[in-house]
Amino acid sequence: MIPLPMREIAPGAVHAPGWLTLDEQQHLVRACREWAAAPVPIRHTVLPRGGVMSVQTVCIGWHWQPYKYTRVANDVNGLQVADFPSWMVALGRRALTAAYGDPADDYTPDTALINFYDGQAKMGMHQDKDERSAAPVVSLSIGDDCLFRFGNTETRGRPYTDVRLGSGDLFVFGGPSRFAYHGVPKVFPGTGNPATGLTSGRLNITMRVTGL
Ligand SMILES: O=C(O)CCC(=O)C(=O)O
Ligand SMILES: [Fe+2]
Repeated sequence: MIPLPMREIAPGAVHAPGWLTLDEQQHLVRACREWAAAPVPIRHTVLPRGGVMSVQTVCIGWHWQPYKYTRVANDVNGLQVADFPSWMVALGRRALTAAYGDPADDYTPDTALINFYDGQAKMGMHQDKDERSAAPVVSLSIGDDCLFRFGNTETRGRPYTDVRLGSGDLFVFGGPSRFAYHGVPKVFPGTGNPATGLTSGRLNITMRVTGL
């Protein structure tokens, strides 16, 4: 398949369709399966007011819980999450270079949220703002397509742009878009390629710099 060209969705927000090779997707699926099992199992995050996220999440490097990062998952099983591997740092740097066209040797993500969406899961409009760093977020998607809504830094509502994210797609948001609201209103079940190793659902990995 010939990938679509890269597109700037907003200043500092770049969508690169089909950026990951099938091999890289397979490797990431295998790694995420291991992280989902141990040391901290993937789980539906419970929000402070009792709500439960439809997405399942596991973290590496630092553990995210609403609305902070901790070294140990004291809201799950009390264990320290898996290390952030150096190959992921390298992948994050390559992603940034691809998106912005500049060398990114000073980009050192130290956490990633790994989200699994079943066919019904969604994520409401939110900002990624628990990091104490304005370094870009690198987002990688594998499996089923989704509707990704990328908005503005002021409100959850319009203006926003709806983008269909497919397997292997890269989405980077930094600069003036770093704190833009975004969400996933819908997953399209059955649209993924089982050759990735993911036979159903959608995997999303967001690398970030915690600044901690
Ligand atoms: O699943 C996605 O594409 C976005 C995930 C996200 O926004 C997050 O984990 O903060
Ligand atoms: Fe987010």
